[in-house]
Amino acid sequence: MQEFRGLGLGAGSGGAPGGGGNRWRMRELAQNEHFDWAIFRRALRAFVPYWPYTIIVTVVILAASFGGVIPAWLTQRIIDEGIQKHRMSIIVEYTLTLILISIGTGLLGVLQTWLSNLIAQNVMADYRIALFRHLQRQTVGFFASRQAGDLVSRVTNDVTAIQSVVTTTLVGFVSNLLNIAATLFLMFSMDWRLAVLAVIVVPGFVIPTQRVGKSRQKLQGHIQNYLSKMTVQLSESLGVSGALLIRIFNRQGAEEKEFAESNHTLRDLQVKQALIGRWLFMWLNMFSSIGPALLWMYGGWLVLQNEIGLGVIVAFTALLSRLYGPLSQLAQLHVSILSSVALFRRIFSIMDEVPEVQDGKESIPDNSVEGRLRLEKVSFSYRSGSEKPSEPQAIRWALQDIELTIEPGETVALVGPSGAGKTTLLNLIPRFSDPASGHLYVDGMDTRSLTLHALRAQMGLVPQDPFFFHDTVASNLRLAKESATAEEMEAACRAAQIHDTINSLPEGYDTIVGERGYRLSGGERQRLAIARVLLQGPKIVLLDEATSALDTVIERKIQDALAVLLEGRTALVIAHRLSTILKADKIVVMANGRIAAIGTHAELVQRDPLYKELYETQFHIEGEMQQVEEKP
Ligand SMILES: Nc1ncnc2c1ncn2[C@@H]1O[C@H](COP(=O)(O)OP(=O)(O)OP(=O)(O)O)[C@@H](O)[C@H]1O
Repeated sequence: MQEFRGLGLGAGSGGAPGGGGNRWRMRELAQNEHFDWAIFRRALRAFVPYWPYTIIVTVVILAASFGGVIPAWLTQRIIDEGIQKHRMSIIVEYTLTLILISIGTGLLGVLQTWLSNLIAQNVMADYRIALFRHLQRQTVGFFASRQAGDLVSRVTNDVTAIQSVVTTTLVGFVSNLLNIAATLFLMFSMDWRLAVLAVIVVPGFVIPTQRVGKSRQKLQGHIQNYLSKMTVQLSESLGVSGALLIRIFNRQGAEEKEFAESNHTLRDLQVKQALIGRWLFMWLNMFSSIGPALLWMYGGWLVLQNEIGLGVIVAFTALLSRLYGPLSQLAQLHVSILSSVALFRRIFSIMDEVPEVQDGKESIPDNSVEGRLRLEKVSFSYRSGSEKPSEPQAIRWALQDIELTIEPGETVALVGPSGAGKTTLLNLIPRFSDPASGHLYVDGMDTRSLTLHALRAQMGLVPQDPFFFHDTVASNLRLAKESATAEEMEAACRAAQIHDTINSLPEGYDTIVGERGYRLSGGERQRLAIARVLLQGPKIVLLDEATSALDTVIERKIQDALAVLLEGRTALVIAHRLSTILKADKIVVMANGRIAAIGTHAELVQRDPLYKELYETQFHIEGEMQQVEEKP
């Protein structure tokens, strides 16, 4: 019964959201997917560059379809012209042709598989590259509001399923249609009465196949959901941060249980899916014997009447399977088209996300900025779906009416209570987000007019918890400057007080630092991040100081590294250390998204109660502790 192959719908994605209302927040897949011509057309566009292959594959399918029915015709000739008439030469001639034809169709089959895979793999690679490129243009906020695993699943699982779209849907459609045409042509040209009889039983195949196809699609949707859910769980729980969280809260058991539950559901769904197919096969097996039986009965009578030869019946029974198989597959084609539509809908929903921050047109000539920063009436809000622009009172401003100028070479310390908007302000400078209103200027140029590449090339960022790729120390440093020589890297690391530590690592600069630079301590990570920015050599430095208390030796090393980093550069520092605010040219006190005061430490302690309070509760104590530690 292999003619009924192709009942698998591939990994199309229709179906209901999976269960489990915990942190997964499952993506709704199209359970009641309707045919969307626009999406289908857009999906087909991806195949346009490969039209020469498409034409060749169509010709190959055409040849294979007609080649596929010839053996039945030859069989009829062998029986009726050769065996019945005792002509050995005919038998030999047709038998040899039969062998050649089957070799030929076999070769065409290989060619067809090669071409259709070539098309599918090309389209898949194009989609993966386009998706990845598109994702690279999204803002940091985009990733903050999505599950990384879900995105990974779209770029991998969903795109991989395109393979089945090509083989099942497109190639399947063409080859089934041509197979049916070729078979019907031969049937009707051999004997129209038997051909009509063969067609009469078609609904017995088509209707149940169609029904089962729908159920399989639904199940496939569920399966796709659970696969996506598993990808999310795996990527979250196998990352260092997730692994830490799970362990500290003793959630291993719960995680294992959740993983096991998804797996068990997946197992059940897949068994169910396989069984649905089996029931159908059973029915088709039963039904497939009815067609030949009718043929033998009526055909036998025609033979006895000397109206047809015995070979015609034999040829017809061979042709039956070439008719019913493709017909069943065509009958459920709409299901695989709908699955493909659901799949492409998921892919396109990501492609259609317009990056919040767009590239400007102007570009800064290399290293030409002096580093003057100006923020003019800058307001910013993290938009949430519930907040409508028509209800301004509903908007929660993270920043409001920020006016700030930082002269080249100046260090400005940002201080303020938690949630005051310091990080938000810092993130606006390299345009990780754009303000809702107001303008940011670098050397008098609106940052929105500059290309993101040019703007960010002038800025170095040292975050509170620096990230390092799972790669060598050297490769992580070269992110800042691809062409950096060993000497340059060493000089930057010496200045950042981290060279000796790197040298003591098993393979020095070639040591792999794990995900999030995990083999390094917090202080070392900060210094390595400082070295990275030193290597980059930007005019503007954005720094989110670590909050953790460090011992005096490490603290001194960091202060020394920072002194080199900030020297001669414009710096905006979210300050958590007394030494930093004391060294700053001016201190900006933030509260509730606004600038509450600006001044030097001495001025602010005198006149600003909020700063005084911050100083007394955070910085002053730290200063005292340091003094105590430093006493011999
Ligand atoms: N991605 C986000 N989506 C929605 N709101 C956010 C987001 N990030 C920050 N906020 C909110 O914006 C406000 C300012 O946050 P921000 O992180 O800038 O404060 P902060 O001064 O840096 O605080 P901290 O010192 O604790 O880091 C807070 O009310 C915070 O809850």
